[in-house]
Amino acid sequence: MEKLVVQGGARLKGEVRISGAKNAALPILMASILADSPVTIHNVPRLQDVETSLDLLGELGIPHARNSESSYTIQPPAEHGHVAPYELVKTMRASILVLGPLLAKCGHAEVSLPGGCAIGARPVNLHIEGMRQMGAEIVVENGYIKARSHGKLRGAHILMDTVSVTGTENLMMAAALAEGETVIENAAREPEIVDLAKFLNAMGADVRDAGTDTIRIHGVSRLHGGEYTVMPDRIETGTFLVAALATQGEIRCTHTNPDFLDAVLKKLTEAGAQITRGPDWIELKSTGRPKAVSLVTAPHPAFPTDMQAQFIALNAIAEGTGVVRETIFENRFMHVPELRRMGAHIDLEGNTAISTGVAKLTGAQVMCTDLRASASLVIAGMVAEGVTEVERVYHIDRGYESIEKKLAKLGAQITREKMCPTRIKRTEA
Ligand SMILES: CC(=O)N[C@H]1[C@@H](OP(=O)(O)OP(=O)(O)OC[C@H]2O[C@@H](n3ccc(=O)[nH]c3=O)[C@H](O)[C@@H]2O)O[C@H](CO)[C@@H](O)[C@@H]1O
Ligand SMILES: C=C(OP(=O)(O)O)C(=O)O
Repeated sequence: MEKLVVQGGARLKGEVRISGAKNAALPILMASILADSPVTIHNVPRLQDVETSLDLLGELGIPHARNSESSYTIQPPAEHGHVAPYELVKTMRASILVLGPLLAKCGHAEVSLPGGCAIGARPVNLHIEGMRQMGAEIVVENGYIKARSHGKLRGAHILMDTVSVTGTENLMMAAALAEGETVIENAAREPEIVDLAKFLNAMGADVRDAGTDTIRIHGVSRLHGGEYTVMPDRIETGTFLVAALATQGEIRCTHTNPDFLDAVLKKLTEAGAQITRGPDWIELKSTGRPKAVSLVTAPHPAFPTDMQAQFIALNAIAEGTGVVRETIFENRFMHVPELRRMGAHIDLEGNTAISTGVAKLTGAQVMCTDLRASASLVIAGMVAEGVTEVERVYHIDRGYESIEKKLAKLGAQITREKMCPTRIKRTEA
């Protein structure tokens, strides 16, 4: 077990290179299963979730090789396994993304149900219902989704009850090799959906209107291999920008895309940041103590739930009161009790967090509960007086590439340390 040890007080300054997007790389790695010749994917971030995805491909009997720091070649054979076991799925919810490709390619798939997690129940009923509409027979038994199609999947008109990112992605991948046209209505519009569509099209698929709420997919008979570069991580970008504003610093994020971050940049500006942007970079300059902001999370293009925790950390030390309403996940405020331990004044009322900024936080031992909660604790640690020890950092390693190295390069005082096994003192009765 490792922890991040943060000495507060440093202002972030300098340039940081943004990695490829986790939430685009994962579906793209899974979609490579559909190809009938090798696929090379560039700008893949070095993350635990990517390792888990590669392990899952390996478990399925799909060979892959690392070409360089961020480039991989996947070589999908004509025949391979179709079971995604609990041991791998339980460590990464995005494993559910193998369901669509396996079913479309092999005609059957068994994928462990991912189950609930810290931020909410996160059911996958929409994935299952959509595939049933495409002709799949699906049963859920012994904790597994067991899906089978008799012949090819059939195109269908699918209206999704709720906007679901991985649900839309799974159905897009299943539809890519189906017979006829699939229309997904009330589809997610996240940039990662567009990136997956571009990748599928680069392999010969016919996916249209990704990025709108109605996606049309004309099934094709085969997908070939090719090369693709994953889009930049908009959530990593946003996290660094919030960290810079919270520490009253000045940074430039490179290799990113400001167009993906409109809602976040708007809130940063409202919080007092001076933002300048170019085609693939964003600069943020602080103008003093940040001002608290109010926001509501909602599907893209509205404010992303994956940036909510970082803004709660910002509001904790900002001037004034900020009201944050979380509408996507029912339990995504696990960072709040930890931030309170550092002196933050945050009231929780149902799905709303009301923060009144304090002049200073104080360092404490805190515990990560999920990926973005971890990022918020690191940000809080950087502005707190004294030392903060952030435990259970395996959560942060799922989604941030070398976070402590990138922050240290910007001037943060942060190190990764091994945790000592807890010593239990025995007292004689
Ligand atoms: C790997 C990946 O891309 N993860 C992202 C993806 O997660 P993920 O795709 O799991 O999140 P969804 O968009 O599916 O979830 C949105 C809401 O829909 C509900 N729902 C979803 C599917 C379903 O079958 N039934 C159902 O009720 C969920 O419980 C949640 O309340 O989108 C989330 C919302 O932007 C992000 O926070 C995650 O970072
Ligand atoms: C919730 C997230 O990821 P996942 O869907 O992989 O759990 C996230 O990236 O913030």
